[in-house]
Amino acid sequence: MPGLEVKNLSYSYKDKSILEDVCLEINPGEFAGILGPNGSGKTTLLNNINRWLVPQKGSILIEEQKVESLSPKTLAQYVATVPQETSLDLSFTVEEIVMMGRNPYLKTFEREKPRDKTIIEECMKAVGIWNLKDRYINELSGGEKQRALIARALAQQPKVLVLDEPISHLDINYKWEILELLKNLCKNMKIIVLAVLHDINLASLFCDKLLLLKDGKIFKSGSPEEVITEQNIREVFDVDVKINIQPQSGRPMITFISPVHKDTRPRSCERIHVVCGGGAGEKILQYLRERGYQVSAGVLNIGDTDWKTAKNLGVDVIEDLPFSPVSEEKAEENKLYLDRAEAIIICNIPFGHGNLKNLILLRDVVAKGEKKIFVLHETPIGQRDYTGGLAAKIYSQILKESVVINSIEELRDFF
Ligand SMILES: Nc1ncnc2c1ncn2[C@@H]1O[C@H](COP(=O)(O)OP(=O)(O)OP(=O)(O)O)[C@@H](O)[C@H]1O
Repeated sequence: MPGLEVKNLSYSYKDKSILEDVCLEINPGEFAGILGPNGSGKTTLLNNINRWLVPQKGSILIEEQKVESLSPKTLAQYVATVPQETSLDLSFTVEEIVMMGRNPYLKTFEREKPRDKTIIEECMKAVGIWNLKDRYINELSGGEKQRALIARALAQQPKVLVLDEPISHLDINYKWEILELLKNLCKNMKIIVLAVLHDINLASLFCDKLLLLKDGKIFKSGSPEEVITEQNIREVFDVDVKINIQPQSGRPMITFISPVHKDTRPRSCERIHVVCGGGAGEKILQYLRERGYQVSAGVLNIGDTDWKTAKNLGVDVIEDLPFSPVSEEKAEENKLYLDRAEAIIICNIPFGHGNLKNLILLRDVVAKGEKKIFVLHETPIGQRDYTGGLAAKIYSQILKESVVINSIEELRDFF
């Protein structure tokens, strides 16, 4: 049973639709991060979950209780919020601020009981600010203040803790401390933490689950590995990034390359099949995907450099076992993609007995004379034929019926 469930949530400010059909599930003990560009609806989503906003459609359930059925006091025992901006009364001490978190448990004008004092002491100790209890809030550093606000939210003993950009104003050391703290709170107290984060790398390192929002819709949700891909980041943030895996954590880390320069020229067709391998197709696959073509590639061996690139880019890959020749079954599957494609690009790859079937399939396609075939011919075939001349013979037949291209740059004139 998920601790927090959002079902088909839609929200509009007056007639301006912001969130559309948002669904998500988070389990107790999970740390979930919400990522997305400015204005994509992250804060609006949090504010629907904590009921500061009321959705026009859909429902939010915490431990199977609909939040709209809860009284404000009970709701405050279910969800606690650390907002983006808070004006704190500077005349309060840290202990008094944290004690405010107990209000949902007190009757009007009721004084806090010893149990409330014990709880706030535990919460302040959990976030490491017990030693600051008598200090005034305006005497604290940014990181300490943030901890005090988290302690106040924890004092509500919520099942769900929502935080809107909790680390934005902190230096890297405090950012790390706060995220580590939140992760431990999830683990030790089995609460759900849902935080809007702008730092993709820190979100990747600390979160169990990520929700990537684009234009008010969930573009992708899942583990950091599933969500943080070059293609997803490009499509959502319009920036080119390179992803590397951080060895210590195994989590994906992004390196910024450049903003995406959108090529708005019309496309010459829709579906293209690429015959590649060993990294020779990397730039072509990237270019075609950037231009928005539907791309397939194959047959490729699992683990091949182009196989990895194609997978990352969301290209349809016809794949066979690592280091094994193309099987009959995979050749048949590849044929379907060749039939569907409007154009075929053959990269400047070596041919051996392992991938000879790819070439034989292409010869059959050429014989039909229905497809446009482009051959990127940079190195003479004699230098990349490892089949004793068989591949060169078939290749030369194909070449006669194809558009021959000498560089990737030339390809841009056609696609
Ligand atoms: N009170 C409001 N009335 C009308 N429109 C609003 C209101 N609050 C926010 N919006 C609009 O709703 C959209 C989503 O805003 P929201 O604050 O949820 O985005 P966000 O993803 O949290 O952005 P940021 O990363 O900049 O904080 C934006 O276009 C914003 O201008």
